[in-house]
Amino acid sequence: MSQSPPARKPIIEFRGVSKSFGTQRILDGLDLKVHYGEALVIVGPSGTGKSTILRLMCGLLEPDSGEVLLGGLPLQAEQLQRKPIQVGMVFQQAALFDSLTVEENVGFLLYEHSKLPRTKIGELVREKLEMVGLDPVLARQMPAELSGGQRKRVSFARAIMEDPTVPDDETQLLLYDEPTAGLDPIASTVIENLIRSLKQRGSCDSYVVITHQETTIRSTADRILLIYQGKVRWEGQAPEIDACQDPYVRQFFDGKIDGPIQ
Ligand SMILES: Nc1ncnc2c1ncn2[C@@H]1O[C@H](COP(=O)(O)OP(=O)(O)OP(=O)(O)O)[C@@H](O)[C@H]1O
Repeated sequence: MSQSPPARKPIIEFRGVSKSFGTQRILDGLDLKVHYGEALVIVGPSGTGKSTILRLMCGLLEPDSGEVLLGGLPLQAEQLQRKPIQVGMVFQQAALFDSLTVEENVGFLLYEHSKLPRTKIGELVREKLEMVGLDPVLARQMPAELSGGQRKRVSFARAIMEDPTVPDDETQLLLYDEPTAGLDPIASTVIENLIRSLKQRGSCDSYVVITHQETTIRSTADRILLIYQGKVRWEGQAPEIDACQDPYVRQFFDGKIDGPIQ
């Protein structure tokens, strides 16, 4: 009898992760998994530690206790091995360098760290700009000349830049911190579609989104985690939200003041 193949490790996993800032415990023994191919959306009230989770996922922060595993290996060991799983981050504010052109921003890491000729980097930048729906002529512009939505897309292009001369330098996990915050409903829909399409077209295997916007939650999530006071309080899928009687879900999605979230 043939055996089924071993289950693939999650692309990223938190095991009992705790994180405090000063005396404030933000994450309290948090367990979570993101599977290959999965789109996870993390929601929860302001200040509950969602951005902290993303910063732990990309190695910008280290847990006080517990483990962050990338592809089954501790994040630190992964980094030592040149991080076979590439993690791209799209920050809440597009976080572009104002004094650099769009091209220099998108190609920043390749200009700094690769031996690729500038013309080749320019070509790659234009390719990525097209992938995020921007006209490649914008490459020569400065960030200040772009709209908020365009700047956001430039930051997407930067997150999916890869060095074709480095084996396995492919972004596998994309992290989005409030990608539609401050955008009008139409611009939000464009960004939500882009998040989905980048995954469908193979620019990442999996992604994690943090958002407060209900349209973004409903349109980008395969699975949703509701976090409060450092722990997962509910886990489910978007079609379950409306009929769900979980008190955290009802309070959060109905915007009620009374309930377990204080
Ligand atoms: N580097 C830091 N130093 C001190 N406190 C911090 C730091 N980073 C985050 N905090 C605190 O940790 C808590 C959680 O912050 P975090 O940004 O992760 O929350 P969030 O859920 O993403 O909030 P929001 O939805 O408002 O963006 C907040 O009280 C914040 O002030």
